[in-house]
Amino acid sequence: MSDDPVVRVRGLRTQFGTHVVHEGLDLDLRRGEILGVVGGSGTGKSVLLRAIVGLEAAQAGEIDVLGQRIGSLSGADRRALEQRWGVMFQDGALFSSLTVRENVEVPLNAVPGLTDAQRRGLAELKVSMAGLPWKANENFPSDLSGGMRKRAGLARALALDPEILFLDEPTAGLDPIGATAFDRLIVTLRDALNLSVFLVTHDLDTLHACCDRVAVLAERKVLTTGTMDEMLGVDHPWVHEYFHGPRARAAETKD
Ligand SMILES: Nc1ncnc2c1ncn2[C@@H]1O[C@H](COP(=O)(O)OP(=O)(O)OP(=O)(O)O)[C@@H](O)[C@H]1O
Repeated sequence: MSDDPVVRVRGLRTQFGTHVVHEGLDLDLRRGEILGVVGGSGTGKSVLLRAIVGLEAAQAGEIDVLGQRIGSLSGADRRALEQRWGVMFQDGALFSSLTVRENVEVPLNAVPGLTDAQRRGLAELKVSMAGLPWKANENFPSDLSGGMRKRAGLARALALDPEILFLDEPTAGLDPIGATAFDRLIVTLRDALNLSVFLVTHDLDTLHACCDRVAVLAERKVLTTGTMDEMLGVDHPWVHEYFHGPRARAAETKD
């Protein structure tokens, strides 16, 4: 792991009308790390993710991804950069009229020169890498359980061999066994594919199982970042309650 950040955010301000979500927010995602992004509901975790990948406009500040400034790229440069990350949205954001394989093929359509058979083969590979059975390729999203839909969303996020993976609450709504399996999969994929992972979560078990560092959003900014051990010493009411509360103790003793 190196200290060279693959995502660098400085002085970010986002707002909707008069509602300021972020103000003076700084954040680094280091190459090769899994960074857990936590915070109370509505603190702007998803908006931050969306701003980093250029889906939400920033009112002020700088966002650099893989050394390139988001918001100042030409269309072609922007499309090239977008191919270097994958995003798994909270609800999977799959196309309901397409099969799982066809969903995973969507990002591959941007790759020039691929034959239909190559595109199909690559999509099937990603479906397997996401831990889905072969037959899931031809299922429609509505045929799948919530956990399988999440894996399909992950397969699509992996379609273009990204350097950075953005995951928005990947274990939300999964049963504990499914969530644990998903946590392991994220670590396995990070190790195998040299990914850097920006992981929005409320799940303390996921933080314990996966994350090298944690960034806590509160008061419109990243209040603190550090390892799980470092979080235990942070003297802030929300951070203290989150990392010392009954759920935190239960998650800690599971290891
Ligand atoms: N398109 C939008 N228009 C107006 N307000 C928005 C929009 N998107 C998000 N917000 C507001 O921005 C704030 C941050 O939302 P966001 O979804 O990032 O929170 P979050 O930290 O991810 O919450 P949760 O943990 O509940 O998912 C919320 O108050 C939300 O209502």
